[in-house]
Amino acid sequence: MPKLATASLGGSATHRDPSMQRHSHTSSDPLEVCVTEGIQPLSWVQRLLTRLVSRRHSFPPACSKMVTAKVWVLKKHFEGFPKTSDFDLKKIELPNLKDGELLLESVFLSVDPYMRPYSQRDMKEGDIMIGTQVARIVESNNPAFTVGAFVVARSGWRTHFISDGKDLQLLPSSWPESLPKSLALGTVGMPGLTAYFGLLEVCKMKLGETVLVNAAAGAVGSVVGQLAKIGGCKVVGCAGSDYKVAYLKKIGFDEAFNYKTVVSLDEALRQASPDGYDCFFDNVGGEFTSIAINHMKKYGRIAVCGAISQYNDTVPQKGPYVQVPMIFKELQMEGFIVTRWNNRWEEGLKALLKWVVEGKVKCHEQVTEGFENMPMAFIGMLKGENLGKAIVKV
Ligand SMILES: NC(=O)C1=CN([C@@H]2O[C@H](COP(=O)(O)OP(=O)(O)OC[C@H]3O[C@@H](n4cnc5c(N)ncnc54)[C@H](OP(=O)(O)O)[C@@H]3O)[C@@H](O)[C@H]2O)C=CC1
Ligand SMILES: CCCCCCC/C=C/C=O
Repeated sequence: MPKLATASLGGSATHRDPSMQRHSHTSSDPLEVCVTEGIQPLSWVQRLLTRLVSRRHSFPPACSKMVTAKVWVLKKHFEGFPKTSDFDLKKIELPNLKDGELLLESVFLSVDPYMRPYSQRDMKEGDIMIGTQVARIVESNNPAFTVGAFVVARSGWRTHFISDGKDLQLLPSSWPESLPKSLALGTVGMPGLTAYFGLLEVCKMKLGETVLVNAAAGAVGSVVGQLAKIGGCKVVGCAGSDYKVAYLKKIGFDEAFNYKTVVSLDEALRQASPDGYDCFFDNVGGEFTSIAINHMKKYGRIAVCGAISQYNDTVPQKGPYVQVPMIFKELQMEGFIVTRWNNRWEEGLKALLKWVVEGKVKCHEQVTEGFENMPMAFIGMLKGENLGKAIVKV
């Protein structure tokens, strides 16, 4: 049977970084063994058996019974940094299933930075918080979906929900049994795809180049660095604690530093790559970008992926004043949203899954236990308490 080299996700916490001990726990010490490596896919015989067994239990569907879902709503629009009092936990009674519908229960939910700016832009007070989850099908009146199967859904912060199946993505059939399904929200999900398309299509990274990435120990950044290494680049990353910096070195970054403790960011960037940077994958924006842009090489490319340093600002930051370096270094700077490549997600997920299975891309997750702790996990992630992908396990 395929076997994870690491303790399985969901074990007890063994953090060295005290700032991370408050609410989260992870599988094991990431500096020791928290990598996912050497996983072999199930054989076709095993897969066939699994499908036959689960089908036997799925039709006819079990009798419907009333299900009460817990949901988190945005009680009050965030002002500055989100607070737990901005959220409300509510209960909703779900109706019986109609023909073609499914009942799902969330198993893992994602907390992501985009929820902060998107809530401001797209939500009104009283709406259920936006977000994605890995969910298990518990009842099905839809022959295309088998009870027991796992899907990625975009149903917001809910424990249970009903779907007609149109908005659900089944996990790839080649997903190894031993691989945590939560990775479908991280390295083998939207954040991994952001790294993949941002590097390939926006940075247009080439063999031998030097790549800079900030928020490097997070969900997107940790994949950016590892993909750039696979692509034959030199990789420089920065993150907000020494613990995270040690992790970056562990997973193959050539240079890494703690942007919070360096005396001069300018000097740290120069030291890490005296010749400058061909590609800059920017997750942070603001002052960091203003400084980093001066370290770009001629014809460098900047992928503007995120601006987390600005999401909680009540007063807009000044700058960055990018025109002069952009002109004289003839830089390209391009913002992007990962959904631009919606029609290529299958390609990206296949590549990411393969690298994870082969052990070429290592994953770490910061797992918070309990649906009740969603707001805390979200706020913790914005504060930088996560190493790798921030996940909530229901
Ligand atoms: N364009 C797109 O399609 C997408 C964009 N994104 C963006 O990518 C970025 C990373 O997302 P994701 O990987 O999911 O999140 P992460 O897992 O990286 O978590 C967020 C991290 O941001 C860092 N951070 C928080 N505040 C600041 C700050 N003021 N200055 C510098 N760093 C800060 C913290 O790490 P540290 O300890 O290092 O400070 C924190 O851990 C975000 O900006 C997000 O909005 C994500 C997905 C899609
Ligand atoms: C699967 C949901 C797609 C969400 C797209 C998120 C884009 C992020 C932008 C900035 O963080």
